[in-house]
Amino acid sequence: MAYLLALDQGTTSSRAMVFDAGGRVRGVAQAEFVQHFPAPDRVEHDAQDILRTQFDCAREALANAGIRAGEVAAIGIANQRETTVLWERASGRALAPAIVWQDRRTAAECERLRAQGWADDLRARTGLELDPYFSATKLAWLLDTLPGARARAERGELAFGTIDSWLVWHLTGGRLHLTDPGNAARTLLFNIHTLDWDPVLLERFRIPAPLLPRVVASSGVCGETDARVFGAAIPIAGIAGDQQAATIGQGCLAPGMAKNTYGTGCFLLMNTGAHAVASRNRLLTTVGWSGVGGSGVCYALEGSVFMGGAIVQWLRDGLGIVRRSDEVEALAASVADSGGVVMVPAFTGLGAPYWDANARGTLLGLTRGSGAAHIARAALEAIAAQTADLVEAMARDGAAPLCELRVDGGAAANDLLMQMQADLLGVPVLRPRLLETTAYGAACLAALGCGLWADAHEIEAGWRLDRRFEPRWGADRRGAARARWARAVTCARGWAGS
Ligand SMILES: Nc1ncnc2c1ncn2[C@@H]1O[C@H](COP(=O)(O)OP(=O)(O)O)[C@@H](O)[C@H]1O
Ligand SMILES: O=P(O)(O)OC[C@H](O)CO
Repeated sequence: MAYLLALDQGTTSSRAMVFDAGGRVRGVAQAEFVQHFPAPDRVEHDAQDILRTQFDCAREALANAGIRAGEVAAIGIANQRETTVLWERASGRALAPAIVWQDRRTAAECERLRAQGWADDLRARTGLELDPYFSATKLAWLLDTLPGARARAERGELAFGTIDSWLVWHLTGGRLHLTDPGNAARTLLFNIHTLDWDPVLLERFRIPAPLLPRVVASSGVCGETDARVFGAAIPIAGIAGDQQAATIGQGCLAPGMAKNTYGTGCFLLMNTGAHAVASRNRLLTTVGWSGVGGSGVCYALEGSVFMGGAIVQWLRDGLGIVRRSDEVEALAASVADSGGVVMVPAFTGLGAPYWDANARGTLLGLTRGSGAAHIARAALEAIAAQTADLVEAMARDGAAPLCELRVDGGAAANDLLMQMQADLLGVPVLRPRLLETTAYGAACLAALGCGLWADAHEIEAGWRLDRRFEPRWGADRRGAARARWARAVTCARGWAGS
C-alpha cells in the first residue's frame, strides 16, 4: 500500500496528515506555535519554530499511521501564503523572524508607492492590490533594515521564499530552492500572465533577482527529501498555497465552483479556469495551480478577509469572554440576536473588497442591555457579513451566481456561524466531513503529481457531505442586515488615518 504525506503549514499551527491511496486519513498530528506581536502593526513567526513543528508533526503523523517513511509515495505541501523568509544559503539560517501575511509594517511604504501611481499597472501584472499583505514590501523592508543584506543578496548569498520554499529548502538539505506559481503569485513580483518573475516589478521593489526561487508546477515530482529528515528519501510531488490547496481539496475543479475557508482569516476562492478574470471590484486575480492532471494553469478570483476565526481568538485571549474557541457558539446562541450590536473586525485594516489599511476594529450599537453574548453573536455575524461582501463583489464582477458554497477551516465547525452564512447569502452552505481540505488538497496534488492517481476525478471520491445548511431568511431580512453592515463598515473606515 502506498501512502501520501500532507504537510499543512498554517498561520497558527503546523499540521501533518497521512492519507492512504484511497484518500482516507490514516494519521494526524498538529502543533501550535508562538505568534509574536513585537509592535501593534507587526506579526512575526520564528522560522525555526515553523520547521521544528512541521517536521515533528510529520514524524508523529507517520508514527500514528503506523507506517515508515519508505512507504510514503509522495509528499504534498500546503502553506500559509505571503509570509516572507530571508535566509543565508550557506547555513540555511533565517536572517530575521518571518514577516507574517497579517503584518502591516509596510503600510506607509505602500502609500508612498501608491502616490507614485503604480497601483493600476501592478494590478494588471500581478492581479493583486498594492497592500502590505503581500511579500514584496516585506522583503524590501528586510533588505533595507538588516545590515549588509542588500549587498549580500546581490552577491547571491541569500535566498527569499514564502513558507513552501523555506520548507522545501530544509526538506532537501538545502539542495532545492523552489516555489509553485500559486505561491509566487502572492508576492507582487510574479507576472500572472507570463507566469514568470517580472523584471519591471523586481526593479520597482528593488529586489535582486538572485534571491528568487525557481518556479515549478504545483503538481509533479520536483525533487526528493534528504533521507536524514524522515529516515528515507521521499519524492516531493505537490506544492500549493493553503487556500489553493483547499480549493482543490473541496473538489472545486470546474470554473464557477467556490469554497470559503474560515481559519485565522477567511478566504473565498472561485475557480475561473484557464482565464485570469480581472476584477473591477477589488478582488484578487490569482493563480490557483498548474500541472493538475497534466493540464496547464488554472486561475481563481479570490476575496481575502484578514480577521475570520481570529476574531474568536480575540474574544478568548483579548476579552476573556470564552475559555475555548468552540465555546463561542453556545454563548452566541444564548441570545436570539445581537441586540443591535455590530462588530467590524478591522483589527489589522480591512482586506477585500475595501483594502483600507487605516480601518480599525469597531463595536457599534452598544446599550446598557448589551452583554458578552451579544458581542459574541456580533462577532460571528461579522465573519458571515465579510464573506457576503466577497460573494457580492464576485457577482458584480460578472461571476455566475453561486448555487452553493463549500466551507472548511477551524471555524466552519461552528453550526450557528454556518447557518448565519446560509441565511445571509441566500444559498446553501455545504460542509464536508473532512474539514482539513487543505491537507487533503496537498495530498491530492502529490497523488496526481507522482502518478499514484491517474486523473483528477479521484479527488471527488474523497469529498463527503457532513451537513448542508439551507437559507431561511427572506430577501427583506437579508437586505436589512446587509444595509446595517454597510453603515457599520463606513464608520470603521479610515479611523487610524484620521
Ligand atoms: N467552534 C469554533 N467557532 C468559531 N471559531 C472557531 C471555532 N473553532 C476554532 N475556531 C477558530 O478557527 C481558527 C483556527 O482555524 P484553522 O483552520 O486551524 O486556522 P489556521 O489554518 O489559520 O491556523 C482560530 O482562529 C479559532 O479561533
Ligand atoms: O494559514 P491560514 O489558513 O490562516 O491561511 C493564511 C493565508 O494563506 C494567507 O493568505
